Amino acid sequence: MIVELRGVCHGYRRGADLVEVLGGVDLCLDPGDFVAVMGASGTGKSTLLHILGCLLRPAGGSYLLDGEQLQGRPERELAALRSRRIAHVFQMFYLLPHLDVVQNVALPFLYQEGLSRSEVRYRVDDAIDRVGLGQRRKHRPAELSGGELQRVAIARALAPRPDLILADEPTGNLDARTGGDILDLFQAMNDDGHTIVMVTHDRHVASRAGRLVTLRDGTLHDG
Ligand SMILES: Nc1ncnc2c1ncn2[C@@H]1O[C@H](COP(=O)(O)OP(=O)(O)OP(=O)(O)O)[C@@H](O)[C@H]1O
Repeated sequence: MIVELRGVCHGYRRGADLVEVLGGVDLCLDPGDFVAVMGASGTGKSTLLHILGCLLRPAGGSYLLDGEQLQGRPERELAALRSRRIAHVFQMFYLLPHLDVVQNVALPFLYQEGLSRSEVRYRVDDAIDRVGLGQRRKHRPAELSGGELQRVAIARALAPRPDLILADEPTGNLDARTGGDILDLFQAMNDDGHTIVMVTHDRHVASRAGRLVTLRDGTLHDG
């Protein structure tokens, strides 16, 4: 199993109160799974994704990533794990405006040690080709369309060859046709064996995943 969440709980302070958002989430993912997470606004989908991405430590429960217990691990180790094994794709792309496509896609390698420059260059070029942006290598974000920006963000996610890709509304800012092209890319990544968790509000988008789970009342339900 690549991901094993057991009884994961989390809440936030609101004034004097602690408001529980996740109240015992269980989720098991095998390598190569493609799961869509749905749920009403405010049910905790982003919170769950942040926990899966090791950006947030859950208040309770356990998280095993590829059999490794993450609870109690120092921040330094979590950061290393995150950069090596997990990639994020967001609705807002989060590209750096002064860098070109190649430089944006190469960003994750700033935090990774042990790869030669030629290996990094090969992985960056390969990821850019895979998302179909071979002709846009020297363009900056302001010179690209919304769909192209999301392709750059996906190439940046793919380049380090992560085990787990986490996507938060990756088609939320795109028109239906461009969103469809981006979903085709997710499909292709999944066919290549990447494990994907994708949060979406759109049932049609969710139908592209192999499995659908819904967050309701703090826990996950199949379907
Ligand atoms: N850092 C925070 N501090 C306090 N409350 C928070 C924080 N982050 C999220 N919340 C609250 O926790 C609840 C769940 O938020 P979360 O963003 O995980 O939900 P969501 O399902 O992703 O929502 P949406 O679909 O609207 O993006 C919300 O009520 C939100 O206001």
